[in-house]
Amino acid sequence: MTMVAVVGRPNVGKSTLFNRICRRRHALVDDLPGVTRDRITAQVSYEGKTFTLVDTGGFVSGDPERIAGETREQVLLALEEADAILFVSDAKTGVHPEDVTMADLLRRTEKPVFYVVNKVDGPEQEALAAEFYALGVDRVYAVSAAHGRGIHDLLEDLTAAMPEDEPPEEETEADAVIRVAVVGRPNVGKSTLVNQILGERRVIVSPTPGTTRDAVDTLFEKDGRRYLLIDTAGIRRKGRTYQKLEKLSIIKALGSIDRCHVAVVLLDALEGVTDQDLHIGGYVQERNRGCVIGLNKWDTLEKDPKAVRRLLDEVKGRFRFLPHAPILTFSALSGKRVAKLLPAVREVYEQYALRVGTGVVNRVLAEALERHEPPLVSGRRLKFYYATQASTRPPTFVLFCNDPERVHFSYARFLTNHFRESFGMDKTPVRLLFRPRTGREANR
Ligand SMILES: Nc1nc2c(ncn2[C@@H]2O[C@H](COP(=O)(O)OP(=O)(O)OP(=O)(O)O)[C@@H](O)[C@H]2O)c(=O)[nH]1
Ligand SMILES: Nc1nc2c(ncn2[C@@H]2O[C@H](COP(=O)(O)OP(=O)(O)OP(=O)(O)O)[C@@H](O)[C@H]2O)c(=O)[nH]1
Repeated sequence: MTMVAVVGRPNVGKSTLFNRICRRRHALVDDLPGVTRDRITAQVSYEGKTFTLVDTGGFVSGDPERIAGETREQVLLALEEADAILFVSDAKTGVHPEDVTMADLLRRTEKPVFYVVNKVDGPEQEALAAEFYALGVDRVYAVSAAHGRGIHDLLEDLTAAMPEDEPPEEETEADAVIRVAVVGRPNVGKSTLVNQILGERRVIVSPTPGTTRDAVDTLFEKDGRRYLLIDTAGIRRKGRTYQKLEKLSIIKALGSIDRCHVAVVLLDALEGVTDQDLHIGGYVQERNRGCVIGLNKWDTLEKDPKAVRRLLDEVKGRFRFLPHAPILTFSALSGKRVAKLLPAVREVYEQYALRVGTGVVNRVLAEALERHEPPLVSGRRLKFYYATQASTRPPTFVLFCNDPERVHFSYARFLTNHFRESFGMDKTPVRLLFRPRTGREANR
């Protein structure tokens, strides 16, 4: 998935622009329940192109002493991780010395950079935007994030060079390998866990071809199953300064999540659930990846049953948008119960990659319809004709019906739950797509 980062000085309107661009998407995708309003990433679809937009608004602390350094870190990270960059400036303040510094940094990249001058709310401000050509750039996009001015042109050019959305990947022999990513905030224990998992095991470390970043994945075998631990170099590499900017660390997680089958979202038992953890979990959900929630540093809590209960309730409650994710507790440091992790990952993967024959799918659909008749919608009975599993990873079912637009959320949820239960898919995300009946299906 193409990743586009929005960067710029504080207060130029990055978050406003992010929200403006995402708004187009709301007709397509539901917002995630349980995730805080201030999202950091969003999937955006624009004329057949889908990309992930990353907001870096609010990343920089606002402490005048540190603004310059932190903004620089933000830009460097975006350059490292993103595929394209929206560099936002503020027409009202004019060209700021820091804009010049950042433009110098951005000029060194091969990646596409779009220079956006925000707060051009009307034609009177166009002249203000023109000043930004002084940065030595070919094209300046004058926009008003608050009012929507100029956004269309920007998106047009941004998506022009992007590849068309790919059809779902084919399953190949290589799929015998389970791709696992360990993700989480700084300091939750990712490195400790990865080292614990790999231990003395003989590992084959190979740079991954075709990735722009210096991704190193580790391939190993356990109980006759092969696993690929994604981005282990990133996990093991320590002391990067941007890790001090906790919010930025989420960007590191996105690429790994994109490349995995099952994401282990690691939490720190001592600190409980933070918004950052939810952002990471939200992205795993949005990308339809398998998920295991790992409550690490369990040793710090173990002797306090009340705290244990409270924490487990909190995790279940706040991660309720990932109801299928098993929750494991362990101590990466001592290794206690870490041995349960890979079997859990494997079980999630097996469900994630499960395929069900069309006969069975239709029998289960008929059963569901019988148990709970589809509701009348505006006097018309919703009718389902036929269903089939279109793909795996995650299991995706297509249901042909007379009026897909009118399948109510609660009925879709009932069907999803029924499918989950009937097919033994309680630990994987499952997708149901509703389609109008076409000639071919009608003949069956
Ligand atoms: N007039 C005008 N104001 C805008 C526009 N876009 C954003 N603003 C205002 O600019 C201020 C900063 O907007 P944000 O979106 O929070 O800026 P940001 O770059 O994310 O800021 P940080 O969180 O500090 O990084 C807010 O008061 C917005 O209402 C615009 O198009 N026109
Ligand atoms: N008590 C306790 N401490 C742990 C456990 N796992 C990790 N730690 C400690 O937590 C700190 C952070 O662990 P790391 O493995 O470096 O965390 P990380 O997530 O890789 O951190 P970043 O590299 O900053 O992203 C270290 O001091 C670890 O010793 C655990 O199970 N129990």
